[in-house]
Amino acid sequence: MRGLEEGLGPRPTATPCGCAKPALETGNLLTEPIGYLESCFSAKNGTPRQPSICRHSRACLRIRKNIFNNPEHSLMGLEQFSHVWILFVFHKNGHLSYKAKVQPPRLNGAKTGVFSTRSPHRPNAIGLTLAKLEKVEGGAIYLSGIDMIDGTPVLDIKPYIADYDSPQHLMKPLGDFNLQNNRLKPRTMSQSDGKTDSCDQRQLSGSDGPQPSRITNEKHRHPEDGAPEENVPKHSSTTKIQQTWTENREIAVDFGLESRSSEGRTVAEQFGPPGQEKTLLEEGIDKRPRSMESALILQESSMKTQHVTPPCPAWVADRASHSEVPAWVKEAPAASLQVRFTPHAEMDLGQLSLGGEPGAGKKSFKYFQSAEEAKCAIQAVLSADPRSVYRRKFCQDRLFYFTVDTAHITCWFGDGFAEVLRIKPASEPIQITDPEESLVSL
Ligand SMILES: C[S@@+](CC[C@H](N)C(=O)[O-])C[C@H]1O[C@@H](n2cnc3c(N)ncnc32)[C@H](O)[C@@H]1O
Repeated sequence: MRGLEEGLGPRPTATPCGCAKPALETGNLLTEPIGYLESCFSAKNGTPRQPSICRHSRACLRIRKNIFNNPEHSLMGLEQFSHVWILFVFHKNGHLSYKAKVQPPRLNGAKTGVFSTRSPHRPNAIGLTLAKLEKVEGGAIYLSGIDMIDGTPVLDIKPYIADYDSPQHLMKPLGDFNLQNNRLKPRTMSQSDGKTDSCDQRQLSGSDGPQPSRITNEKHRHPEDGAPEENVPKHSSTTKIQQTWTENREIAVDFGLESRSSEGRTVAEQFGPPGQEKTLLEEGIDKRPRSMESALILQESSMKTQHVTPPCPAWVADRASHSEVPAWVKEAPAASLQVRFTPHAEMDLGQLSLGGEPGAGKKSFKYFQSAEEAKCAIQAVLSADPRSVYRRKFCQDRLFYFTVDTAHITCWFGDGFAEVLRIKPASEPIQITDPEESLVSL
């Protein structure tokens, strides 16, 4: 992507023997968008942070003719799938910048590694969205439940196949695994300070993180939209990834792990070779049959301390998808907001859906099918609190603007709620390109 920004194509890379490796071999891929998304969101401001937030958010993607002479051929059979993965470029990131740690909104200012988030600011500015496939028509697909803005360059479409794309085995923590000596450790105390480790400290970078404490059955949430961190602290705090060495290697193969190696060992082996499981069983630590999972916690810590499992769960099982996520993803402090509309806003919406003033003959919505749908979408966007952490903290008394479909919305945020004040045709107000410009003092 950097090559693209700088206008340099992928270059052959010299190998030790002096010969040039082709671009694909080195991972230098010159991408060409298969199409540019037409989306109901015209700017980043107010665009949902994840596709699941707003099911009425709609988009259309037309496959470009310079990719395939007959774009419709490339979409043949796709209509049989209900959902598709969309790979795209965060083309409105501004200049390409990324940091190792970011501050996702759900962490309210705390930091975590960029690869544990869905931040748009990453080394290769590539986004991944699971969207509902509404229909395929000729060389175009129609989507809903999207989180991409209008004009987004799309790199690829892949069908969503639950059997491949959703983990089938519930990952259960059995105990801590100390990578230094390959042994299970009892869940008691941190050897570094002799105190019981708390789950929040274990989870978050820095000590200013929130205090996740309970497991909820809330709708799945995402570590979304992390802004790059300001300062990179020298010591990274502990991050543990709970993974399981499941019944056999097939799963690792399914996930493409078997063939990748690191320092002579495949990733699958690093997760825990079967021999290791046997050792654990022999030690009587896990009495379960060999076919059941044993757990491995991968530790990342620049401090030479041993970390242990906290008394409260720092990961939570997502029962629907049989996977686990850190607690902060589900229980982060950003609560969902109540959304209300002033009578004036309700009236605006009614008028907009009719195409403006009676007799004005203006076009109403392009993507929404009714005023009710538009209202649902506005509610969904606002209840997830689309403000950045900075705005939430320091610009509470400001109006917030965003555009969805043909509606330009003006609202404000109070304690635990968002109120829609006005809804006007998007063509009327001044077009806001810089999100900061959308902040106006009340
Ligand atoms: C947090 S990202 C998540 C995107 C995707 N679901 C993922 O996980 O990679 C979604 C946010 O990216 C921003 N965004 C969407 N399309 C964009 C684009 N083309 N360029 C830059 N930012 C974009 C919007 O602010 C949106 O709220």
